[in-house]
Amino acid sequence: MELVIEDLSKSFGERQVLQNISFTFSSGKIYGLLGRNGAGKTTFFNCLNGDIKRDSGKFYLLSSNQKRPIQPDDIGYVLSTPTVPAFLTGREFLKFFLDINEANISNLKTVDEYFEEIAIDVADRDKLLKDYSHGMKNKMQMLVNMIVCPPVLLLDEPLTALDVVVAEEMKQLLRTLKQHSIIILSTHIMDLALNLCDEIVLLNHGLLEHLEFSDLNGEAFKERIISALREETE
Ligand SMILES: Nc1ncnc2c1ncn2[C@@H]1O[C@H](COP(=O)(O)OP(=O)(O)OP(=O)(O)O)[C@@H](O)[C@H]1O
Repeated sequence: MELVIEDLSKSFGERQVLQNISFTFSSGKIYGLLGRNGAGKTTFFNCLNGDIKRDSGKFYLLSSNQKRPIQPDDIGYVLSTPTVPAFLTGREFLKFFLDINEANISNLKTVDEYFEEIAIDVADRDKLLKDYSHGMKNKMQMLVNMIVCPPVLLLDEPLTALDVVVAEEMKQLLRTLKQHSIIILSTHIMDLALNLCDEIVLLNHGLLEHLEFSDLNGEAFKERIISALREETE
């Protein structure tokens, strides 16, 4: 399966953030989206997810040579600032989510099994989500997106708020999910990108550029990324 993007553009006033982006992402791979602060990574995700209106361009899913438009359920989006319903407990939220999505979940597990997967303590499962830490909210948001295993999974700065143990478990989960999903993950953490991702894509000057992994060692490859992002626009 492929996510095909054609001529995607988005401006805010005078500032053209995305400039006629055309790119194809494939399932079976985790893409690391790197770019400087303000490069437009979140804008790119928001356009794909339909949270903001693009100025032009189209995108669709391609599977066995069949094109189909993207539906809201096709995209899972994990935001860097997690949004979860504050006045539900973790358990209520998860149960509600499982109830309404039951038909789309293969290998349905119990609420407590899911909590175990993301290492939420028994004592925290019946607490209100508003009282969860940032990392715990982040885990809940990652979990619900992973449970339904959408064709496209967008992760904006994930893992940064997670403790090292859970971050490692989430990486493992993402590696298993990539067989069925197209995973695009934005991050400023270069080591995470190099360690987890199969492909590196730079968002620079409004365009996406695929960077070939070469036989450079890790440090030399990092240098190449930094120098590509450092180039001036003018
Ligand atoms: N709603 C908005 N109105 C006006 N300008 C916006 C809006 N959203 C984003 N921008 C501008 O678009 C540009 C890209 O922002 P965006 O948040 O997409 O960058 P980013 O790559 O995610 O940055 P960071 O790595 O710092 O999170 C910035 O110049 C930002 O100020």
